[in-house]
Amino acid sequence: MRRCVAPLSPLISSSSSSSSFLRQAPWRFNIWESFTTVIGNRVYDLPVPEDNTPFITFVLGGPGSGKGTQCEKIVETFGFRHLSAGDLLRREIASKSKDGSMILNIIKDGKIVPSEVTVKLIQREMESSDNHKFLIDGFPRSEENRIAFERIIGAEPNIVVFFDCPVEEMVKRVLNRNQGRVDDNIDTIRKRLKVFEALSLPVINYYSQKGKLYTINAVGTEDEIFEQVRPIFATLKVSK
Ligand SMILES: Nc1ncnc2c1ncn2[C@@H]1O[C@H](COP(=O)(O)OP(=O)(O)OP(=O)(O)O)[C@@H](O)[C@H]1O
Ligand SMILES: Nc1ccn([C@H]2C[C@H](O)[C@@H](COP(=O)(O)O)O2)c(=O)n1
Ligand SMILES: [Mg+2]
Repeated sequence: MRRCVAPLSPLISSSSSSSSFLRQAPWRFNIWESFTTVIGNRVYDLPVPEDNTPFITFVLGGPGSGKGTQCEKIVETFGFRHLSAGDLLRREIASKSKDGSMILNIIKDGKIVPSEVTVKLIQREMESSDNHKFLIDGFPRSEENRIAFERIIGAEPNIVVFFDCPVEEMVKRVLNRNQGRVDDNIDTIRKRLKVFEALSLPVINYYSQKGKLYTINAVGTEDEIFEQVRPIFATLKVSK
């Protein structure tokens, strides 16, 4: 049976409706030895890595869905290394590297930076980390990102966590964020939402069909949302 993520278009073009747009079924992991646990009323098979190979979690969701906020909590509670693709790109801009002005223009325009640039930044962080448990936040944003990661890093994520948030809530959060980001304005947000629908939802569908996706209802307080996230990581047997 195919599991698909419904498009956002009615939500992007009008400001009136909200949605929870992922339908899903229990997951299966084929690569790792697995054990069974229950989250909510569903039975999940969770991966159990047998050695210190990297444990990669992709953290996905629309702009302002709360990825960064929840990643901080996962880091505090479960000791992962948090790599935000957006933060790595903003660091390149701030350091005035050769790609800095190209990255700035793309981010201002709500588009996606060439995959090779972003993957190389992630690769550098992964290779210099002594922590092998990674939360890769805001990546992959497109099929091109995903394929470039597989090609350059030579790995796939063990699990993918998707923060499913209504458009109105995402817009409200971004406009209230107050961190001086060049993309936190209504024009850029509209563009980012279109990019999310056109390029990122297919990636989320891809991982849903591969049985790697955990969908979190991203509406509620930060603590309420973390109570949905916690059991995913609490049941993983990953060495520190
Ligand atoms: N559950 C929540 N309820 C209300 N506000 C929240 C919640 N979670 C996060 N926020 C706030 O919403 C804003 C966006 O959150 P955050 O930066 O974590 O989102 P994000 O998914 O990382 O967004 P982006 O993709 O733009 O980086 C922040 O100001 C954050 O404090
Ligand atoms: N894989 C990625 C991640 C981010 N970007 C660019 C475009 C985004 O709008 C911007 C901010 O990212 P965020 O902090 O919201 O995760 O960074 C990209 O091009 N590719
Ligand atoms: Mg973020």
